[in-house]
Amino acid sequence: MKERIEVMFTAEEITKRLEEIAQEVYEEFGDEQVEMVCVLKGGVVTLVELAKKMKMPVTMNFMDVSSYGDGTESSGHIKILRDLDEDITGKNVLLVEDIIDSGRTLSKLRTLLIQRNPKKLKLCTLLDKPDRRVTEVPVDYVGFTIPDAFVVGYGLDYAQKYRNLDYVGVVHFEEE
Ligand SMILES: O=P(O)(O)OC[C@H]1O[C@H](OP(=O)(O)OP(=O)(O)O)[C@H](O)[C@@H]1O
Ligand SMILES: Nc1nc2[nH]cnc2c(=O)[nH]1
Repeated sequence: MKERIEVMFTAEEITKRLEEIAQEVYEEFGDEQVEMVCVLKGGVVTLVELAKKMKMPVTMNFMDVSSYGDGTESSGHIKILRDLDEDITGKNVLLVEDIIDSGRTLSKLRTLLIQRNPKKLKLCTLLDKPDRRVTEVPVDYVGFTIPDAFVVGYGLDYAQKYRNLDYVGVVHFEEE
């Protein structure tokens, strides 16, 4: 099987949307420092590209989680593989994801980070697939709402490939 990628959002469209989100984040936090937290690995590209557009001082921190599941769907439990190396108590935190699917990962992370008493916690995702939602989670900044298709690029992978694409596309599997 060969993979063909059909463009869903171009690099230019994503850049423009992230500029708009950076402006919305500025309207929320003003010149106060924001701790940007990324969920590895998929969130890395969005975090870096959004960080470059932010007008206030920002820091970057990284978490890695895995969900216990059957390999195709995330379960209700997450295991922290890598935790933040800074205390977020009293800080402005912006949690950045590449995609929300069932909502389980972000919902669990939100609960976990709220327990650490940040001053404010806001959630951002590049892509949202609301049709797949199992657990509701309030997301503050959504890049694009998409239908239930398997997408890659801009941090999102298929078998660990395509994270480096500067666009988002749908994967089609074709006979060679
Ligand atoms: O809403 P959910 O159903 O919980 O799914 C969303 C999660 O799945 C993806 O991560 P993945 O586990 O594929 O890891 P990766 O970012 O390292 O590719 C994505 O980056 C989110 O973290
Ligand atoms: N790469 C990738 N990971 C996902 N995790 C949940 N949905 C998706 C998707 O469409 N693409």
